[in-house]
Amino acid sequence: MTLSIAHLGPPGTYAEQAALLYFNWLTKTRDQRAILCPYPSIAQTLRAVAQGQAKLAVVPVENSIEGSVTMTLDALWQLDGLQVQLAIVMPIVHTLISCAQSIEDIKTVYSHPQALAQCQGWLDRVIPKVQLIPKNSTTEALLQLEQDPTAAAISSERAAQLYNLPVLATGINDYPENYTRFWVMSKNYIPLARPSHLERRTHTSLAFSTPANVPGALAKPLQVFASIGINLSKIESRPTKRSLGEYLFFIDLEADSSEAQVESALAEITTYTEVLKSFGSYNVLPIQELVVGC
Ligand SMILES: O=C(O)C(=O)C[C@]1(C(=O)O)C=C[C@@H](O)C=C1
Repeated sequence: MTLSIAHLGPPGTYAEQAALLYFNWLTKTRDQRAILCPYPSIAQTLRAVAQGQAKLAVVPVENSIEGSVTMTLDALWQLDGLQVQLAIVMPIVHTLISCAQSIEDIKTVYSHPQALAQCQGWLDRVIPKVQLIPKNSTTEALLQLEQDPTAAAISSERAAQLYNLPVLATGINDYPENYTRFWVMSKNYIPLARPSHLERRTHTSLAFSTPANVPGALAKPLQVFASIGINLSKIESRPTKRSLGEYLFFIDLEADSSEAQVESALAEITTYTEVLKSFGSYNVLPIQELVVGC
């Protein structure tokens, strides 16, 4: 069976790069045939897996400079049954791509909001007057650049090569240590999808809403994990979109949900939550480990 891997397109995105490295790892270490399927948005990428059009999706979930990729969190809250198979951490080096003769000629800069935000200091310093235009991905505007020499896009060096476009500046992210964590997600358990030498899964991700906006609504479920010594590696709130000031919470636990104590903690927090979604347990790997594994 060929595994279809959905990712954010058009070709050249960072998500495609992460998906490609994962694809190489699957084909080389698992002898598993796979194909990459680009989708126009992160929400559509995840929906493709939820609706069975693709078996796996590789989606960005968090960046070291800009924090959570909110499109991913919001789509995950709306969809049912998606499980994280693996988390991959990949370095991100942004470049400014344009057909302009010089940086001073640029009037508009297109990119994914995450990429624009990761470079906001550089943009303010070097081309403060440009108009920033958010796009669904870092590569969505690349085909427009040849027609408009006053336009630029923030994307990767790899994308510039793929589209045969000039790079005017490189390493423009505000902090050189720029990493994005991607989740490899599926609807059903796919045994081949994760490295088998890692015995224990190190992280579990959950999202929940609380029954009422009252004192302790968040503290009570968190206390369940604290009381058995489980560390929280991340907490993020997102608006429920039902009413102003009402939130749902995404948390990452340093724990494996198949361990009895964790399993009972997860059962216990259902008494303090309104809707609880578990995205399962998984390992977090730097991208080099997938490349070395080939
Ligand atoms: O637009 C892309 O190239 C993406 O893969 C999306 C995305 C993101 O949403 O975080 C991925 C990595 C970088 O952090 C910037 C953009």
